[in-house]
Amino acid sequence: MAETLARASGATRRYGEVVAVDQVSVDVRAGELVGLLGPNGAGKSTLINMLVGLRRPTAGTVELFGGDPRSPANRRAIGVTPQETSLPATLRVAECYDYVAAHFPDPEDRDELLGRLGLDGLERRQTGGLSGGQKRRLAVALAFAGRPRMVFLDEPTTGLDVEARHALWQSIKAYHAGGGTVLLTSHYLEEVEALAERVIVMGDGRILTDDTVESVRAMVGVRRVNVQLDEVPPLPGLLGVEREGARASLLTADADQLVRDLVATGVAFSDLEIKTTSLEEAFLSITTSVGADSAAV
Ligand SMILES: Nc1ncnc2c1ncn2[C@@H]1O[C@H](COP(=O)(O)OP(=O)(O)OP(=O)(O)O)[C@@H](O)[C@H]1O
Repeated sequence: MAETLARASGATRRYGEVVAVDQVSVDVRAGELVGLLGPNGAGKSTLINMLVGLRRPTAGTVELFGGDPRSPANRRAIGVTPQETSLPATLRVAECYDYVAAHFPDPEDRDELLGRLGLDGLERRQTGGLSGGQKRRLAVALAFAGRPRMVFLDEPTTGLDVEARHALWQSIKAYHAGGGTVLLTSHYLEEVEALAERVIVMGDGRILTDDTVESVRAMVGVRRVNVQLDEVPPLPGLLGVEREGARASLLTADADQLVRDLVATGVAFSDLEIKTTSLEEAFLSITTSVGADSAAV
């Protein structure tokens, strides 16, 4: 089995009363491309910050390449794009890149990397004069500058338009195809689907699920079947019901089957409408179904 590059074992991180990460255990192995998905405040950034040595766990342990994430030798072999970066506004793009690259023994070719991220032609531009999306792409380029064994990308595509987002996906894929290991966070299932093989879903500081993209898609692909009816009959695929006056919102992973089952019960209904749910709603249903499963045992 491939070597474990990053590991959290029962890692907990508290900020005062807030438990940002709650006893999380996870391994990322060499060559994996892992998506870390979860709503705001789930603990994704805190987990990454512990794995890259920026924060210490309050309890439990974290390891990078089998050692301390804070050791310079280990940190030199990773690349990180934090959620928020501030680039020195008066440095030019090329200077900024060279400054970072100078810290590594065998940096990537500047023109090649900037070109891959669509930043060619901007080498002489001061970073303060870049657009938000260009700054974000430069921040990602800097993570790759030292030819890292592993990169940690915290919401790398925030603020990018569709074209820039796809270009960035391509460069992440190319890095992975060349043997690189990636842990990236996102709010978008679509993004994780486009890139990752394995998805870790976090909620409330815990890992809700750690599985293949297909299984997570099936789990969070929750639909909302809105319908007007008096009483909701028992239906096999029903994950939850929300009522607003005469209208009911039925949550399910298989809307087609739910509608067939609803018709089969003979219950009178009207105004049928099927909607996709937001990731937040889908997470809620995972959390509730996880809770319900354990309650049933
Ligand atoms: N430095 C800090 N001081 C106090 N609380 C913090 C700090 N950093 C994070 N938290 C809290 O810890 C929890 C987890 O935050 P974290 O940023 O890790 O979540 P996240 O999943 O990355 O969220 P987002 O998707 O919004 O970036 C939140 O409740 C947040 O308010």
